[in-house]
Amino acid sequence: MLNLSRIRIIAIGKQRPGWLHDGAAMYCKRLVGLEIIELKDSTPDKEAQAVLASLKNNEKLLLLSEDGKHFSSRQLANELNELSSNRLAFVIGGADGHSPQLKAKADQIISLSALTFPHELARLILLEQIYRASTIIQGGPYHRDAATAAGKALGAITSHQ
Ligand SMILES: C[S@@+](CC[C@H](N)C(=O)[O-])C[C@H]1O[C@@H](n2cnc3c(N)ncnc32)[C@H](O)[C@@H]1O
Repeated sequence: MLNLSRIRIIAIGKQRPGWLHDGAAMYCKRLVGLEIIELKDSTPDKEAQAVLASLKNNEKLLLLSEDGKHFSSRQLANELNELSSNRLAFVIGGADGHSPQLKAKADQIISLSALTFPHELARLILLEQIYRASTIIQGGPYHRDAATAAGKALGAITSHQ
């Protein structure tokens, strides 16, 4: 079980009003206890200092970066479940990404895709994936594996033959 009150998102830059903000707010309502803090955008080195200064004791540093490790949603749920005895801080970078020094200090670098997203979209996708992970860990019906959906579609086709 994910303890959401031990999970934070540290975001460089603000989320402006608009549909990304509304989408993020919807997932935040489902993720009661999860905290988001926003740090001022500047240079990657200064942003790194601000991130490190805002980390709590024994908080795992999970950086979001397109060049990080790729996970399926189930793999990410397993990873978060394994880390769930720790405090977790997901960090979303600014326009120029994370400094190499911050990357060297990370406990994990997580890629949401090889594509580059604006930071506000990365935040929304991350929130959705944390929500998805929490439902996978709880065994809820929200997540459906591609193989399961394909199997159902195949079953529907073969039952009509
Ligand atoms: C506009 S992107 C920065 C792109 C920049 N080229 C870089 O070196 O990271 C802003 C932030 O959004 C997040 N982000 C964007 N695309 C991502 C992806 N595919 N996977 C994980 N995080 C992503 C990262 O935290 C990134 O630092």
